Amino acid sequence: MYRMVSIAEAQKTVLNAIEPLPSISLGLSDAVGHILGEDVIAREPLPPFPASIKDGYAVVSADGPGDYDVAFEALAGTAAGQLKAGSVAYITTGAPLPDGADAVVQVENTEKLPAGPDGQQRVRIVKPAKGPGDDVRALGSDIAAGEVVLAKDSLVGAAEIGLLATVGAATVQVRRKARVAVLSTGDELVEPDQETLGPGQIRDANRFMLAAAARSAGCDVTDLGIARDDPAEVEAKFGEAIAQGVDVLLTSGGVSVGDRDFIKPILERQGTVHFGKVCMKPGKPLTFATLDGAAGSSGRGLVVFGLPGNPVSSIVTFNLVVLPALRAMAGWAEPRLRRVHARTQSAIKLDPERPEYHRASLSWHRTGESAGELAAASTGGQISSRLLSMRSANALLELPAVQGVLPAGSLVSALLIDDLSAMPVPEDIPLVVPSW
Ligand SMILES: Nc1nc2c(c(=O)[nH]1)N[C@H]1C(S)=C(S)[C@@H](COP(=O)(O)OP(=O)(O)OC[C@H]3O[C@@H](n4cnc5c(N)ncnc54)[C@H](O)[C@@H]3O)O[C@H]1N2
Ligand code: MOO
Repeated sequence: MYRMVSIAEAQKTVLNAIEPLPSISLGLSDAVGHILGEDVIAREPLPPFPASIKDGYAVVSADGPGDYDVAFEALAGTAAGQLKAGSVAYITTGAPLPDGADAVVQVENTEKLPAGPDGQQRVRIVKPAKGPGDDVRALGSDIAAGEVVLAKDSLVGAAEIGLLATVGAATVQVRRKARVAVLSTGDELVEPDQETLGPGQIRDANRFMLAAAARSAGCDVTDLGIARDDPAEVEAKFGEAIAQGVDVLLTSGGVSVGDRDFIKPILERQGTVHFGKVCMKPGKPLTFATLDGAAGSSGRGLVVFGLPGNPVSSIVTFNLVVLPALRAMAGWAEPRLRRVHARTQSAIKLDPERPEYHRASLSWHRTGESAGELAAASTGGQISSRLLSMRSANALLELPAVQGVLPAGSLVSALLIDDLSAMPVPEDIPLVVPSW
């Protein structure tokens, strides 16, 4: 009954159907992982005063080498004093340069002299300042007043939090992230803490996996538990999701063509099913619907992804379709997975009918003196029930629907599903010391 759409069409349909969520005001510590809803502008210059780069002596650079009285101490966190030519001031890193001084001589370039009879501290400037500005951070040299330190639509990470704090943006406008509910469906499912499995039972993996994946994308997750293969129970769970005002509902299981697969018919009754079959392996029965009448707290209706029950199918479709949707809702300008190229380490049998997303572990591989390239190690058997094929996978190889075997050593495109900073280290990559 459903037309089989391509993965590209499925992704486009989803991204066309959703809108970025509105901006909210968050305390700066909570903004990490969010997209900024406004430009953040520095009100003052940084440093807000000419500041010493070194521990040493503030000097009038024209005075040059020689023995000097230490007139006073200029410490970080105090107001700038007034220095007269012919004397110096002891200064600490970050302290305001005294008025009248124009440079700093680091302590290593000086010699402490015995104090005078009146207790006056004295110092010998052995190696003088090269000129005005030496070892001084000029006012506004790190950040100018009025400078845009963070642009609207940029992603906030730890360094950006530091910048927000620096410019005194204690609260900031950011895009809200989707609130997600997860629901597993199936009579066979029991909770993970069930020690002994009864006849026909398996433990629910998808709900926990999908909740973790949504949380990793920074979403708040509501756990709707397990619904039996009973339309009334499934509908009641949908009602719960709507009542809780979530933006996105992720179901798993019950989207295939069996007469106990209730998800699609319920979605048809309650809203619009945009597609119910995608030409991809795994994940063919992936279903996408919007329930327009079901206004959540955002008043935007509910977006529903009916993910296939096979665990690998559910997590692969999450990565390929749901994650870009969550990112787009969170305001990402380019929400799709990042593509790289990698060379296969072993021969891979292709599926003649559906493009396959072969789970692989990418690592860096060098050949001889060359710069090297990403190598893709298959995670083994790819049947969509075998969740071990996702273990330690950091990429999905995009394999074409062709009859035959792809030989080892083929260059393929791969979509990143994990952070390459944690990729395996199969060989020691030496430090490169550039020479020219
Ligand atoms: N006649 C056909 N049958 C099937 C087709 C088809 O085209 N024609 N497609 C197959 C494909 S491809 C997939 S993928 C599955 C998807 O089926 P459902 O989404 O309806 O999922 P279920 O039948 O409920 O379950 C499939 C499989 O996964 C296990 N499962 C389900 N939920 C969980 C969970 N939360 N945690 C762990 N494991 C789960 C379930 O026990 C089944 O083994 O349909 C094929 N059939
Ligand atoms: O879509 Mo299914 O995931 O091929 O087993």
